[in-house]
Amino acid sequence: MSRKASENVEYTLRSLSSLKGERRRKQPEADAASAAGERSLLAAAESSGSLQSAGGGGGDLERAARQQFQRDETPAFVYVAAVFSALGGFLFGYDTGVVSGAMLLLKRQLSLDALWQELLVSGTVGAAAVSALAGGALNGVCGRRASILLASALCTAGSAVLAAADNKETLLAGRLIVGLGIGIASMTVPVYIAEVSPPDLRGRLVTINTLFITGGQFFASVVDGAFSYLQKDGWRYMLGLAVIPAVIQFFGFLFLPESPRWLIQKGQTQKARRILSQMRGNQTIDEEYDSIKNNIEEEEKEVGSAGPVICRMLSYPPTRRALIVGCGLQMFQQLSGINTVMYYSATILQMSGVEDDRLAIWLASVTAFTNFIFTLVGVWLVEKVGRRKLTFGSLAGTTVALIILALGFLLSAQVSPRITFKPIAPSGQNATCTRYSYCNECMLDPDCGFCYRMNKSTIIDSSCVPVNKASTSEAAWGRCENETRFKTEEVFWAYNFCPTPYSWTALLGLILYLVFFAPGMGPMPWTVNSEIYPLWARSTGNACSSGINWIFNVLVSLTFLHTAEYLTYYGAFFLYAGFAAVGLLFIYGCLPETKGKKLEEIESLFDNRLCTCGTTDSDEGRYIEYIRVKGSNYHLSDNDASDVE
Ligand SMILES: O[C@H]1[C@H](O)[C@@H](O)[C@H](O)[C@@H](O)[C@H]1O
Repeated sequence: MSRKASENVEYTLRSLSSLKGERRRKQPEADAASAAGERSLLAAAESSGSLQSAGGGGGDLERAARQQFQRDETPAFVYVAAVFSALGGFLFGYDTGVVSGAMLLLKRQLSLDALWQELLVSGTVGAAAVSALAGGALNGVCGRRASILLASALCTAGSAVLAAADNKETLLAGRLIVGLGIGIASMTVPVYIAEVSPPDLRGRLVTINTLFITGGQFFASVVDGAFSYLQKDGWRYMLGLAVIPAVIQFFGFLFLPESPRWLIQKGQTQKARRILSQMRGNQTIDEEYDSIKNNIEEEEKEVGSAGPVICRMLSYPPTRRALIVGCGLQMFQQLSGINTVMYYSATILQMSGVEDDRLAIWLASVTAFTNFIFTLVGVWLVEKVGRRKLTFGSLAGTTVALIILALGFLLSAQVSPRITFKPIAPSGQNATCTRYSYCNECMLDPDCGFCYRMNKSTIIDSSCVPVNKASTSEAAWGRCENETRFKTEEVFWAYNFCPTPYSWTALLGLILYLVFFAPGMGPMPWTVNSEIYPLWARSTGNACSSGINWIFNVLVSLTFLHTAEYLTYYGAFFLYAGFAAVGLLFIYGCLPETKGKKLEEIESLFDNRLCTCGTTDSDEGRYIEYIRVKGSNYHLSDNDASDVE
């Protein structure tokens, strides 16, 4: 043992157990701070020297230590690291959000057909799925910092390619590169933040990443609105602006450190100690450091280190259960339809009667703003109510909102205007649209639109005709053929919506959906995944669950319009409500509470059979406080000489 005994003053001040949780209730802050208690009191001994001046009296010693305990602050460094990493979340939100507005301009300028539009939108999400899955190995081998640097470099390069592109092939290349970047970022950033945060702040700091995702989506919607007035090349600015946060993140990360946990795992213990000290400021790191190190050693003994990590994870029950919970959460997040709401909000808003394209785009940023603001509510709630209750409550509300959304569409469909006028298609023109009898059927066919006149508040002379492929704001032929004739001939054109008096219910459902979804189901799958795996399985676990998130994102958003075509809009939303209800059962049965626990303690939550999480936690109401005070924050131990610099 090389730890200098003379420098170490180790006191155990108190060990209290089974205080029946009363004190916890009186002092909610103490709950979160209990994990940091040991570090805090230790720091009292180091920094103020108050232990010596306390005259040796146990009471004074305790008082001094307690005063320090209250003064403990998390250094700004941790926040800086969290914010720079969360720029990866911003890029995720921006790049997935901005494309809808960019596409409106791009499809005209480059005459893109439906297939190319789909490729450009989903290419990024598909590439993100691939790189998120591969990011596990990258994280394990090269570390979190290198992975984040690579992600921001890819986003920078991809956005530059997009801004300079002059044909659709180059655009696709740019979208794929950006996708590779955001996929890596999506799985690495939550892990990095969780690993550098103190336990009592971890949930909040990881949730900031999702706040940045939704912030990126909101910012993208504003940029889309602003540049939509620039018909020529507006899309270059929309897609290229992502260079700025990507470059900031890249340079920021040149100065930010590697995750201390990854360094310990790789045997670079001196460096890890130094970084951990920096991250914890005046708090001691001995206990945290020892616990990480012991944990790694125990894990190696228990699980071994032979074979691919994913096989070891699947054959070891606690990590297998954690993986099911992590992937399940991400799957249900997407199956509850968030990205149909995010990507198609302009369409849904048009369905609720907003006829003007531009107004719909601006209103879509109101939806994105709602998502952003209510994610902030999640940041605030996560350490107060905990992950389990927040996720469950959020999904329960989301299910109700989906039912309201579906009922809104159902009501609108039932009063759907009849088609009273069947014009004859000019020769050589598609006549499918003219066969529909109700506006509702016409609206669900992406090739058709509804053309009508109004007599006071009654719809008259209504027809269903093909849409102009180059601009959905007019018909291919007939009365609604020319936008400028609408006013003089007093005709109205409805593409993607039917004029009905019940459309406000869909709008209400949409807002309610985001109010409930954003604080819990939006951020918690990412937060929980960053904490439930032991260190050896963390990169792989997060890679799998992020991959699942992106795969289901692609599946749900790509199939939305087809699902709506086959099942109608209300059918599609009832379907998502059904998925959300199954998700509720899953969360109730399988999601344990990880709030306030050290990352190293969380593995034990998965020792029991899956689906026993709804039963009461036997530790509830039990309060253990022990305080160890040491004299030094930084040691060179015999075992730790592996990477002395
Ligand atoms: O957590 C995020 C967030 O809720 C976003 O709004 C959504 O677009 C993403 O797919 C999701 O993973």
